[in-house]
Amino acid sequence: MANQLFVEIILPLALPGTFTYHISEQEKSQLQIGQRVSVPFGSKKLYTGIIHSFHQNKPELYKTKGIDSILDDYPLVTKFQIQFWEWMADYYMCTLGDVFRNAFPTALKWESETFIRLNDAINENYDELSEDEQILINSLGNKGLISINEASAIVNQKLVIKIVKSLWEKGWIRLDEVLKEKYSPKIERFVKVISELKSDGKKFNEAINSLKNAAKQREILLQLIVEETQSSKPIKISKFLKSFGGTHAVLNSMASKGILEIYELNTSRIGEIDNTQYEISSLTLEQEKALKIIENDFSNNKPVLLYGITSSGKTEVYIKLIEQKLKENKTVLFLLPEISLTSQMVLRIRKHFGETVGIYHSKFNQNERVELWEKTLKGDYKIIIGARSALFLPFQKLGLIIVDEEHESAYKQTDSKPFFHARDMALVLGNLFKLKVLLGSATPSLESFYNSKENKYGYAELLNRFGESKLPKIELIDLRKAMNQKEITGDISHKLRDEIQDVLNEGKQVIIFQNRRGFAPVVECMSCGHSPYCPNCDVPLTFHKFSNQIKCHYCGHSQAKPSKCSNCQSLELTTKGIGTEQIELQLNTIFPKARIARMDVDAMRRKNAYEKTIEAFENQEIDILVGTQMLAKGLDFSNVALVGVVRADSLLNFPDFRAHEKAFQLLTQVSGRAGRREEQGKVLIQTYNPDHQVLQNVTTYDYLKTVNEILYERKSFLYPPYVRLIQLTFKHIKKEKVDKVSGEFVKLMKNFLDEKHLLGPEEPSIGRIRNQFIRKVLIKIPENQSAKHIKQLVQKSLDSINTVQVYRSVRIDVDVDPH
Ligand SMILES: Nc1ncnc2c1ncn2[C@@H]1O[C@H](COP(=O)(O)OP(=O)(O)OP(=O)(O)O)[C@@H](O)[C@H]1O
Ligand SMILES: [Zn+2]
Repeated sequence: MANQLFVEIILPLALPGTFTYHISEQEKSQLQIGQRVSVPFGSKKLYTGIIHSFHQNKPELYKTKGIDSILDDYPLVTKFQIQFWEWMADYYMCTLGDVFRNAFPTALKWESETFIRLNDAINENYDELSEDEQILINSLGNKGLISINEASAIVNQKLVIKIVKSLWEKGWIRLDEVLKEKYSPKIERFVKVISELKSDGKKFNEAINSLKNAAKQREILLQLIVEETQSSKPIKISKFLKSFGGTHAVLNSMASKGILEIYELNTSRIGEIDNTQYEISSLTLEQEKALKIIENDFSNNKPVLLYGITSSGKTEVYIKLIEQKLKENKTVLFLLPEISLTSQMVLRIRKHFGETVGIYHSKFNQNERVELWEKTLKGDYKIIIGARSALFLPFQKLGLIIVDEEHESAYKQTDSKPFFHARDMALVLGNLFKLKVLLGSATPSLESFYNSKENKYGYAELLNRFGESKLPKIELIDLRKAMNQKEITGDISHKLRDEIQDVLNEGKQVIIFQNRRGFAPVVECMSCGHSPYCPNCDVPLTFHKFSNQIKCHYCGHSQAKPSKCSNCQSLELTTKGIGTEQIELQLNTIFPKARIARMDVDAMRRKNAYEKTIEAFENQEIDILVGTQMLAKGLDFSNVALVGVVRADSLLNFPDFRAHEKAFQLLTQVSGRAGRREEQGKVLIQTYNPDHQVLQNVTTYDYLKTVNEILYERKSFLYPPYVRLIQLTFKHIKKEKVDKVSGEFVKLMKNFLDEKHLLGPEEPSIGRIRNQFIRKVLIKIPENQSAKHIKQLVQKSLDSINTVQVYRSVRIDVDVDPH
């Protein structure tokens, strides 16, 4: 008898390793590594898996099953990807299945628990369906929603995933996904002259005559005709009115007379309409020098950190590098923090590279994800711009990864496994597959700075802003002094108030930053000091004045604001602390005529609220924008003369070893929103600690001093980049249980680590969230030991805990390199 053939298959399970199935000679001839198959698992479950490898070693301990069906003729996953997934699972201490589940689009990995429903637009072509497909469609018509598991009782179980896949590809069914708000690129309003007027002289004369008594309208018409002749680019209304004068009302009136047409356009499509591919700028001397350094380090196979202050032209350097890679017939991955994807960056890249640019956004639905996956696999895109998940696409001929704003904590995945950091994984990809990796930031993370100092990465810098633009002037306002001298109203010092007034008088705009949302973080009884707490979490409830509710920011619990203290029945309740709502109200009182808007998650819940607010602010329909760090990132407004920070102190006092680093980055980034054009902007930071070293360094833009000071602290107290961390989080609804299990774990680890390297179990500052008690253990990997070894010890201890039945219900998350 010939040797039996086996395959190892990757399944989306939280179990270690791959799974063995037998295959026939004939199946073998149809299969390649990376191909999709559907397989049975356990007694009832069905999964889509990926072929990992082939062999002839019959497992000794159990009887293998065969595969149900082969889903495609070709691999959907490259060998490189499998290698990368394995690396990740190993490094982040999770299973290969955890990585697969996260990396692969849901609509390509049907399994028992997947729910499907009929597509809204019913396809007429019923006859194109096979008999099995028709049966499934009919029962979906009756039941509305079924799981693959239920479907497998209706049609041939072995074929069910294949049938579902085929129906999905033909557009008959869809995944029952929580409908995501669709990614909607910025919509702008444009104007053009009705084309008949331009081609038909008679009509034109009529129009001009009809405007005899409207000189301004006539001027506008003529000006528009001039602009349209000069360029084929669509004319943006906001821009036109600003440079030429006139109002929206005038344009609307001309449109209603049939002279003009006002239309909306998705600005990301402008590249298509106006077919010019813009020239790539020639670099300044400083930029040229940075480029040379980068190229040189690349040729020595080093990743490079590009430190460039805001507006120094990092993006121009990226664009040059992209151009070069494309010439070498390589593709490029450009990573951005999620929120910047709605910004000008995408447009800027498209302007130069047009249709060869693919975009990957987490708001994409499953259809869009699958399309992007397949197009990337086929090599249809030369450049992919995306958030952290874009790392998982099946790239062809990838040559360069750019990680913009590399310091952003949004690159770390924290909501589901694997808890990976996209910047670090870009570096790993670079290492595994010999790619070039460029990290860029105006405030690089300490890790990257340190690595470049240690010569692990190359280092290039841009220390001057492009052109005439100057960095804004930053001043600190001493809140204690303002209080003592009664130079403050509410939380706005008179200095800040007066500067805002001056800026408003000049017709310029203001951004006010406050890190907490809501009205006040705490409601307190004035007689007994009691504060209402969340019933599910150990945090006081935040007061939201507009909805008159108190809410938990951790679990979403909300209730009406009580009128009396639940402890002593006193009617005298006060609030402590300040949130964005309160600042907005205070500003409304001080500047009753100003148009004030708020940007925080509460205000941005409505569909497209974020895009709309940004657009309104850009069009100067808002004078003062109040918000949380949402408004600190990646935004480029031309008319902002002043940025105010209400209270910098909460940023500095955060219980996190990265607090100072993050405070510096955030304040520098917020400041960077001011004065981004010719005129120098101003930044006023209110604080109770004007002598704080970090704040002092912010005012002088002293990045190097800041990192050196923080690095010194990190070294003394054993934190990254000097040691690597592993954090374990234990969660359970019973307090005794988390205490017990986390205690046991620490006891086991004490055999290997001293108390300097093993911290906890500790109750975090919020000890209970969603009714789950939380304990944390922090492991600092000693410098003289390998991370791999420590991870093995951690795994061994976890395995040993897992052997105790009653401990198993405690959820334990392992986070390698926590943030
Ligand atoms: N060599 C150049 N030629 C023409 N324009 C340039 C050049 N370098 C920079 N600029 C312009 O200067 C402005 C700032 O440059 P850019 O946005 O690339 O800076 P950045 O370092 O990426 O800034 P940030 O960190 O704030 O995003 C842009 O409008 C850009 O087009
Ligand atoms: Zn809560």
